[in-house]
Amino acid sequence: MAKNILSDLRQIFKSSVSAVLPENLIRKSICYNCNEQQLTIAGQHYNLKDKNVYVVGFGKAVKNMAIEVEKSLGSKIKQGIISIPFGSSDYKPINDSIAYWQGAENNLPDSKALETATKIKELVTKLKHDDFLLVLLSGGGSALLPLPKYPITLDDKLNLIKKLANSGADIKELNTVRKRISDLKGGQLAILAQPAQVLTLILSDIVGDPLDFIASGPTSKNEDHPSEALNVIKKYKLYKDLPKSIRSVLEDDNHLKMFPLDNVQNIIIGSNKLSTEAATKEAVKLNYFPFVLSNIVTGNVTDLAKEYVELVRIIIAFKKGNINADELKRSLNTLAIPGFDLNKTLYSIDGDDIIKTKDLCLILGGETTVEVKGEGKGGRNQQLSLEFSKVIHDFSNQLTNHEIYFLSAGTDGIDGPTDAAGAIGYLQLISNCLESNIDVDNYIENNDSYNFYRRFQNGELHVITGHTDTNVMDIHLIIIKNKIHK
Ligand SMILES: Nc1ncnc2c1ncn2[C@@H]1O[C@H](COP(=O)(O)OP(=O)(O)OP(=O)(O)O)[C@@H](O)[C@H]1O
Ligand SMILES: O=C(O)[C@H](O)CO
Repeated sequence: MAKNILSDLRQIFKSSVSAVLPENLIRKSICYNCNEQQLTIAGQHYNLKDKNVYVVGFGKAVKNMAIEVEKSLGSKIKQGIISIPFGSSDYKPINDSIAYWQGAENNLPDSKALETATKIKELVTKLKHDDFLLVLLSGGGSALLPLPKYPITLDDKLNLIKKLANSGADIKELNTVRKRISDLKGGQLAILAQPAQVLTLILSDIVGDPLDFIASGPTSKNEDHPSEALNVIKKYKLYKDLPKSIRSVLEDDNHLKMFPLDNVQNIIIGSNKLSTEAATKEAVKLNYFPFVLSNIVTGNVTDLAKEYVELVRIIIAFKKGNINADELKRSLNTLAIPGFDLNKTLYSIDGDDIIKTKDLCLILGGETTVEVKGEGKGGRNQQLSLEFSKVIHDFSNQLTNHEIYFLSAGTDGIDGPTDAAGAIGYLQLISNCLESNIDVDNYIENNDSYNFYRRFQNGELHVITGHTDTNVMDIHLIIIKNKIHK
């Protein structure tokens, strides 16, 4: 294994996370003038004179967003409630106006998060005309704001969402259902906060940054058709086993309320794009030529692993002179990677030559899905790195003279219900396993990627960062390095 490439990959990933640290994003986007009591965000001014300011927040990144807001607005904040992941690092509040509550262990809603969601509901429900509600949102917000609609219990809801996720439902499908069975999601928090003015600052962790889906859009108008949630449940064949409580809520179409569009504003302050931009800069520092190929990668990890390997094969065929520039472009166009855009980059620079001569770092961002069929422990990033290694192994003899490494990791530092952010795969991983009699197929089929990476080479390929306190989806890095012959 090339230790220098492993450390380069970790460093590039680290820089992509640092760029989206919430405290930096808040510092960059808000400005409060105490004398005038004027808040400026994204060029808009909010007069807070004669207003009481309340802050609520939920998500993996909101702790440091809230701390920064506290530093900026100080005693102007009358009260705040922030719902943060279990295991978040300790923090001593600047003053006592904001309370931080931990919950949702392993990113699953629990009674602690439910208690906090109840407190948030009570707070926003009492707001009046001269109140100003600042909402801080980030990925993981759905699990940290669980308040199932009566008579649904938390267990009913948890079971359904788990089954949907394990059947391969993507985040938009999950949140389509969450919005309908919750008391605060799907715009209902903003509705309950009326007549107060509502301003929401968002760190996006969904491809394309759709306001009404991030953390299940508690302050965005729910534009879904009323039957959409049931359609998702039927698509994954879960309707038959649906508890009566959920059925009764979903089949009741008496839930639609007017959304106070004029009194609510949602602003995105950070997203995956900032992360891939930072990865680009770091890759350059480390002497790679970077190409950002997409910020909207989605799809099943098994299919994506094949597309990524095909991408590598095409590039290496070109590097070796087996295909010409036209064939390169034509072949790249056949790849099914959402948002994939190498051709555009190639036309704008002297790309052909660069591809031939430089060590490349291909950078992608997004969020994949796994159809979990096994009983093992893992996450989509660890599974993807392992599956990439398996697929690329079959082409080893075509890819000689190059070092190929692949890192996939979640910017939140937590991949599925594990304590790893992700993992690294590489061209010879499977050969090395065969030499050591390790049955990789078994780990892949049992969705046990976490245990594979924990045991293999003493965990050297595991990417473990702990909670990063931010979340802008996942980063995928492919390194193609020309081998130096001694
Ligand atoms: N054993 C496993 N192997 C592979 N993937 C798994 C396994 N167990 C769960 N998953 C996948 O992990 C995903 C959940 O991951 P995670 O907890 O990181 O959620 P998330 O989507 O990042 O949450 P959020 O968007 O709230 O941050 C699900 O898509 C699920 O399919
Ligand atoms: O919390 C959630 O719903 C997901 O992280 C997507 O925003």
